[in-house]
Amino acid sequence: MQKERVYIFDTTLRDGEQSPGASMNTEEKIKIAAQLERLGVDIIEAGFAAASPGDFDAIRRICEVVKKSTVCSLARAVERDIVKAGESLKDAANKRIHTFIATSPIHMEHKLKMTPDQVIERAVEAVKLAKSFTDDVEFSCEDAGRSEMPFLKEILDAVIEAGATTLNIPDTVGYRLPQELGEMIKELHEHVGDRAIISVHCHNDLGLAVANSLFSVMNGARQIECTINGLGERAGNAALEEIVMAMKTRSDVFGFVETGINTKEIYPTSRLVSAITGIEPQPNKAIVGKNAFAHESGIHQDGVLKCQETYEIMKAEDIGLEKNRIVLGKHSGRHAFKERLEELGFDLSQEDLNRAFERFKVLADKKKEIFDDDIRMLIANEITNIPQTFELVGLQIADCSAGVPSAAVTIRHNDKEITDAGIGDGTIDAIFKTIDRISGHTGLLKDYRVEAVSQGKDALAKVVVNVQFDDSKSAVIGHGLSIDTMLASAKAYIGALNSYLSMLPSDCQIDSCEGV
Ligand SMILES: CC(=O)SCCNC(=O)CCNC(=O)[C@H](O)C(C)(C)COP(=O)(O)OP(=O)(O)OC[C@H]1O[C@@H](n2cnc3c(N)ncnc32)[C@H](O)[C@@H]1OP(=O)(O)O
Ligand SMILES: CC(C)C(=O)C(=O)O
Repeated sequence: MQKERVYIFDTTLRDGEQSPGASMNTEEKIKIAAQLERLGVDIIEAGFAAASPGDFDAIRRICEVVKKSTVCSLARAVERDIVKAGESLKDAANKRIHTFIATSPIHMEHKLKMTPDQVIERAVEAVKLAKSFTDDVEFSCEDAGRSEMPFLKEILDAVIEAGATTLNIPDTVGYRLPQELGEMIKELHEHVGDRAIISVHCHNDLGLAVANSLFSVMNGARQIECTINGLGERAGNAALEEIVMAMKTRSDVFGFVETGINTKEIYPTSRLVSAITGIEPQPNKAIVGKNAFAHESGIHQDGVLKCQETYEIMKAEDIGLEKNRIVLGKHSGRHAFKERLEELGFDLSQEDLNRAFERFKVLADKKKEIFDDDIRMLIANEITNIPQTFELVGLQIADCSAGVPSAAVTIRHNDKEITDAGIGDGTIDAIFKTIDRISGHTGLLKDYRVEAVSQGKDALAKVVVNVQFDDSKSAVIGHGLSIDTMLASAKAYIGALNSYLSMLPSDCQIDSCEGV
C-alpha cells in the first residue's frame, strides 16, 4: 500500500520561542535550524519576521544554512508583516509564508474588532499578497478550535481561491478533546478535498496536544505543527518527538502514513534545544525525559534484562540514545546489581556478591542513585579480604561549634562492643585518638585525603588515610566510604588498622590487643 506523507512542520523557533524564558539569539537559532534539518522536518518555522529586527535577521541567516527543509515565516494578515516575511525569506531554497487571522467569535469581536466579512476580506488580501512572494502559502484560522464550522468552511474556500496551499486548523487554546477535533478535521477534510493540505496546530493546555494531533491525522490532516520538547506558548505545543514515535510505535494504526523524520536524531535535537533554551524536559517526559528509558525497580530490571520488550515499547536506540538505563537504587534487585558488576568487570563469588548486595542496599537507603563509581568503591572494599579484626559500630561527634572537638566511638572486637570517647585537636583527631585507645594501638597519621565519589550533593565521600601504627617501619593505607565524611574517616582509619594487624605475626596480634 502506498503510504501518504504526513508533513512535519516544526515551530520550535517561533511558537517554541514564545515560551517565557526561551528566547534565542541568531546563532543559537541557526544551530537549531541546522539540527532540525538533520532531523528531517519538512518545514521549519524560523520566526516572525515583523516581530523584531533580530527575528528578521535570524530568518534571513537560517535561509542561508537550510537547503532541504522549507523555511517559513509567520505573518499577521497585515501588509507590513507579509512584506517583512517575504523579504526575510528572499534567499531561501524553499520558502513558505504563513499568514493567519482569528476566526472565533470571541477573537473577532473582542481582539480584532472586525466583522466576519472583514476577516474574510483581510485573509484573502493577505494570501494574495503572500502569493506574490512564494507559491507556498499557508493560512491559519487562529482559534479554529472555538470557531463555527460554517464560517470556517467559508473562509477556507475563500483563501483556497486566493492561492493558499496549506490550511491550518489551530486549537490555539488547547480546548478541544481528541474525538471532537478528529470530527472537525474529518468534516473540513471532506469539504476541502484535494484542493489543499489540512494541517493542525495543537496547544497543550489540557495536556491533549499530542492526542489531538494524532486524532487529526486519523481523520485526514497531513501536516502536524509541533515543537521539540513540546515547547511553546503557555503549556506548550504538541511535542514532535511524541507524535513521531507514537506513529512509528503504533504502525498497526498509523501504517497508512509516514513522516520524513530520522528518529535517531530526536534525542540529540532535544538535548540541543534544552541546552540552548535552558528549559529541561521534566524527567518523566515521554520519549526525551531523563527517565523515559530508565528502569529503577528490581522486577522491571529483571524483566528488561531477560527480554527488553517486557517493559519497553520502543528502543532507546531508535531515538538516538545509546541504550536504556538501568538505574541502581533502593528498589533494585540482585539481577540488575550482578549485571552491572559484570559490566564493570567484577566477577564475584556468590558469597561475595551476597555481601556486596547487602551493603549496596544499605547504601541505597541513604543515597538516591548509586553510580558506577559508588559500586567500584563498594566492591573494592568488599574484596580486599583483610580480616575485620575491628569493626566500626557507631560514631557520635559533638557539635563542632561547642569548643572542644570530641568523639564517641563504638567498635566491635571478638564479638564484644566497646565504646569510648575522647577529645582531639579537631574532630578527625578526636575520632582517631579514641580508636587508638579502644584498640590499644597508636597510629601516626602520615596522610589524609578526602574526595567525592560520583555525583550530586549526596555523593559518597571517599577517605584515604596513610597511618604508621605502633612505631612500625612502614605505614599502611586504609579506605573509608560513606555519604558522611566523618564516618568515612573512622572507617578508613579502622581499615588501616585491620590492614596493619593482618600483616603482624599472629602471636603479636594477640599481644597488641591486650589493651582492649
Ligand atoms: C496564536 C499565536 O501564537 S499568534 C503569534 C503570537 N506571536 C507574537 O505575537 C510574537 C510577535 N509579536 C510582536 O512582536 C508584536 O505583537 C507585533 C510586532 C506583531 C505587533 O505589535 P504591535 O503593533 O505593537 O501590536 P500589539 O501586539 O500590541 O497588538 C496586536 C495588534 O495586531 C492585531 N492582530 C492580531 N492578530 C492579527 C492578525 N492575525 N491579523 C491582523 N491583525 C492582527 C490586533 O488586533 C492588534 O491590533 P490593534 O493594534 O489595532 O488593536
Ligand atoms: C499562528 C497560529 C498557528 C498559532 O500559533 C496558534 O493558533 O496557536
